[in-house]
Amino acid sequence: MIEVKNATLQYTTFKRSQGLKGVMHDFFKRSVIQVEALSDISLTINEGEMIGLIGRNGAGKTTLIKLLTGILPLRQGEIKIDQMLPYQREKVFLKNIGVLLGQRSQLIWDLPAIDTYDMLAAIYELPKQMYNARLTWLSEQLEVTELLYIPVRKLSLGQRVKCELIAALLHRPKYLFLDEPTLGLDFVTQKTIYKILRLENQYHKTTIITTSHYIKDIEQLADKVIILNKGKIIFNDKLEQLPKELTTEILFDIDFLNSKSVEKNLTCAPDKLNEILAKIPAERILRVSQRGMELEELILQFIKGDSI
Ligand SMILES: Nc1ncnc2c1ncn2[C@@H]1O[C@H](COP(=O)(O)OP(=O)(O)OP(=O)(O)O)[C@@H](O)[C@H]1O
Repeated sequence: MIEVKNATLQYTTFKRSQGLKGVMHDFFKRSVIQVEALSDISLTINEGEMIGLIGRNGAGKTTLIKLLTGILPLRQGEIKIDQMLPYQREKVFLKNIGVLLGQRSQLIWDLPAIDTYDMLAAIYELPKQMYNARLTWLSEQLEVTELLYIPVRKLSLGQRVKCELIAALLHRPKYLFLDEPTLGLDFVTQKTIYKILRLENQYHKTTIITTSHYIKDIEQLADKVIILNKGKIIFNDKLEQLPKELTTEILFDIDFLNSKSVEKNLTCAPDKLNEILAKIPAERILRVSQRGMELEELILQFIKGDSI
């Protein structure tokens, strides 16, 4: 179980002054500023849950993942995973977690992925038979069996991410942390990744925590969602539970021609429809259609509602 109680994290950084004079000033006397990336976060994640961690740029998602995986130390509050403190990075803790961070690579760049896997199998003390069976299964599911013997630097982005995922899953971690796992990947590769993660969760009860800006990732990989806004949790539940009063579920799409006869479209809530239609000459309106709000719009509306 993951338990976070009143976690606050501030980064200490320096204010940069502009111009040559500013650079000289900073050289002798730098002004320290504190950036509060997370403030008073509390949450519980049970074993086997699939959690989507979402929020705008700078909301604190990566910081939370770094704290949960022990990459960053926590000075205020408490984080425990199965009663262990992540930053102590005990051997049992490390065996229990798998991490895939979009911008960081676990694989050794100049060597084939198989060499990294052999090394990881030794570090995690995987019995040979289990290692072989697991590697065969994962590489077949992710369709990379042939690629394991090619130096990582020669792989495409999608091929590399799939190999990274094997590195994160090889030791069958209880907790898997994924930061932007499908960034820049094509549709087919995304679907393959969704499939394997769902299988891991289904068969091994793996707890999976995913941060993503792609709503498709959240739909596919999350049963529950945590929305962060400016370092605070503003929602932590199943998506169906988003408060209805903050969201408009019906939207109208208006397709029209502008003065240069270029096709444009606008989207609005029911209460704004008449006002908008009154501003567009009737002959320029091509069509008005009604639809339900997409998940992405719903979340955006929710975040906006909170920040007012
Ligand atoms: N090493 C650092 N030093 C100083 N400030 C930092 C550092 N890392 C992050 N921050 C700041 O902390 C806040 C939260 O950053 P974080 O990377 O956790 O956000 P995020 O939700 O993951 O954003 P994104 O979606 O853009 O990846 C931001 O204001 C960011 O500028």
